[in-house]
Amino acid sequence: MTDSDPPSDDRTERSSGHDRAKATDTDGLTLVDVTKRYGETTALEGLSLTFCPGTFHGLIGPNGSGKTTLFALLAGLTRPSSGRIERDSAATVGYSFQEPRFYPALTVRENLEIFRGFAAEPPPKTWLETLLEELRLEPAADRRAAELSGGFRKKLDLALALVKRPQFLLLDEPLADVDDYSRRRIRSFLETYQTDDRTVVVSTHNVAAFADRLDRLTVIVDGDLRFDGPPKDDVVAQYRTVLEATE
Ligand SMILES: Nc1ncnc2c1ncn2[C@@H]1O[C@H](COP(=O)(O)OP(=O)(O)OP(=O)(O)O)[C@@H](O)[C@H]1O
Repeated sequence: MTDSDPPSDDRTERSSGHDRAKATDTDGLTLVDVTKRYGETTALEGLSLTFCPGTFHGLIGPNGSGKTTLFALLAGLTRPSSGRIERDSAATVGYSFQEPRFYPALTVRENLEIFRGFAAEPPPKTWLETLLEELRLEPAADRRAAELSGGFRKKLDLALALVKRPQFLLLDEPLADVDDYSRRRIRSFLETYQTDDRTVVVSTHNVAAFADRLDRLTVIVDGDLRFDGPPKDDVVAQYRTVLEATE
């Protein structure tokens, strides 16, 4: 991304007012028999899965297994080839995955303020200060986003996913590139964030970093659902082996 590139989209989708997901009175975010194809490639095949409110949900799978595709579907950035996605008409989804996207010429604080302004119901300004502090972004608050190190870019991207306090937070490798102290702070902040009515979904290759905290674990390999349930130790151990064997 260069200084002249605008962010390609907003980080929090509000489902009302568009048809990307079917609005229902369900509490969760649900895929029903979803298949996603890109031309000849089937990225996901017949996936049925629910992300429940109040859950810290881990998503693991080797490279190319369909995790990013799943996030894009949940965020409403792409549509299923078949099947459907259901979520409450008022549910908000925040996400951070693939490339960080922000206004590079603006400072970290200015980026947060702009993205806050996009919200239908903006959270109080104090929320931005909370994010700066909890994600260890304060040292970079007045620096232009284009000049940030990789770790601070990652943290800014996380903050932008959180800025509207979405009910569903989708994060791809949220601890990648950040220092150990920041990792601990971010991990504990995400645990606090996931309250009764909020869901945090973390896609990671490093299942050990979250294993003791996850309420639910989903494993996808080659677009197929291999496991979805409580992350008991033996299951985590089994799929760590699968990941290691397939990577
Ligand atoms: N825009 C696209 N066009 C064509 N094929 C795609 C596209 N996006 C993803 N794919 C293919 O779909 C499959 C799933 O890719 P996806 O990026 O969802 O996997 P992933 O689990 O996120 O991988 P990684 O861990 O490497 O990020 C792969 O075979 C990939 O090549």
